[in-house]
Amino acid sequence: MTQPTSPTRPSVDVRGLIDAAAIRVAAGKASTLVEALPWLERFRGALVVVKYGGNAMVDDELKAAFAEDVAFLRYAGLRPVVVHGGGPQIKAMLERVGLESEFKGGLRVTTPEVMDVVRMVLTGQVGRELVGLLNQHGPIAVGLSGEDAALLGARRRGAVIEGEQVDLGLVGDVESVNPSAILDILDAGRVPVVSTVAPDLDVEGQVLNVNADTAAAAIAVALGAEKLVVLTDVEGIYADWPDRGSLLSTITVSAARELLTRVDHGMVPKLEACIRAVDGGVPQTHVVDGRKPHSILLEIFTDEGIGTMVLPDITGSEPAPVPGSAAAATEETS
Ligand SMILES: Nc1ncnc2c1ncn2[C@@H]1O[C@H](COP(=O)(O)OP(=O)(O)O)[C@@H](O)[C@H]1O
Ligand SMILES: CC(=O)N[C@@H](CCC(=O)OP(=O)(O)O)C(=O)O
Repeated sequence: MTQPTSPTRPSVDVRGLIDAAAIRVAAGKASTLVEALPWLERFRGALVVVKYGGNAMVDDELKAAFAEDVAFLRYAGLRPVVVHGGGPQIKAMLERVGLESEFKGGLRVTTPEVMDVVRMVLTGQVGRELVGLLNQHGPIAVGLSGEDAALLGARRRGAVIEGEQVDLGLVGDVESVNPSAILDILDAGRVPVVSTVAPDLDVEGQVLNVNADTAAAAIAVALGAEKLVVLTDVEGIYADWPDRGSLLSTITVSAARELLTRVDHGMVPKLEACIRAVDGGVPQTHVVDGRKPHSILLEIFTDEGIGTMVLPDITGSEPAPVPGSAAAATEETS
């Protein structure tokens, strides 16, 4: 029996058009998944350290997207380790409690009172929030600080500014990493979320404030990570800061050492961290824009990648770069 035709029914086959559009969208999604296939194969089981900087935690949507990316890595069979910062969050809390602190040589001068706030904000606030966001994707995240199971050991450091040695108070440099606590968490199929407060190796009971970039590099080296991804609030490393005309796509570790004299404060510890990680055997390090949603996935699972990759020097005996990466040549994009 033929159905009566509705008088408002258009003569074009809208259903067919919608179906065709839906098929095109689905095909686009499928091709994105297929593009990821060689990378999924390449990085299956790989240990990836992701440093999440406080300046990249700008809004709730971005933080949620970050948690999705890390959960995706975990469910895709990689072994992500999150090391987080929280500079702006520490600043906000210091203002709330009426304490002042200044930066010298890119590091926060840390009095005992400021140290209490740093520890409270990193371990009690930022770390907890990230663990909560990750656990919305299953009971996967476990938070720990450098104090837990003696994960980190640090010694006080100063800074040399214009040739003068400057005292930074309770600021430390990581001297030792005991990765067993992180490995236990990874072996249980979970994601460690590390805040970078570290016990002072010289003064029992004392804790030190450690820059999160440097700590992430030390952790990546100790774990024998395949990648260190540093998420920040800029597109990558510019060769000509502050003009921003020339964003580096890849750079060798030797070129990165040279560039150190030409980057500004915030980027110094990041570049140093990449150099430290590559020198310590981490084959790939990336500085990536954490303000772009899903930047970690774009960096790891797409052919183009984003941000800046710091690589070991090309000696001729190096293994071939990973499939599809821009690693074969050191190049600049304008
Ligand atoms: N050569 C450079 N390329 C990119 N950014 C640079 C460079 N030199 C200095 N910077 C600065 O470094 C900042 C990133 O460091 P920072 O603010 O400490 O971030 P985070 O909180 O993620 O650790 C950028 O926003 C930029 O202002
Ligand atoms: C010694 C030192 O400067 N420590 C940093 C630790 C947090 C950090 O590194 O956070 P970002 O990654 O967000 O910069 C600080 O007190 O701000």
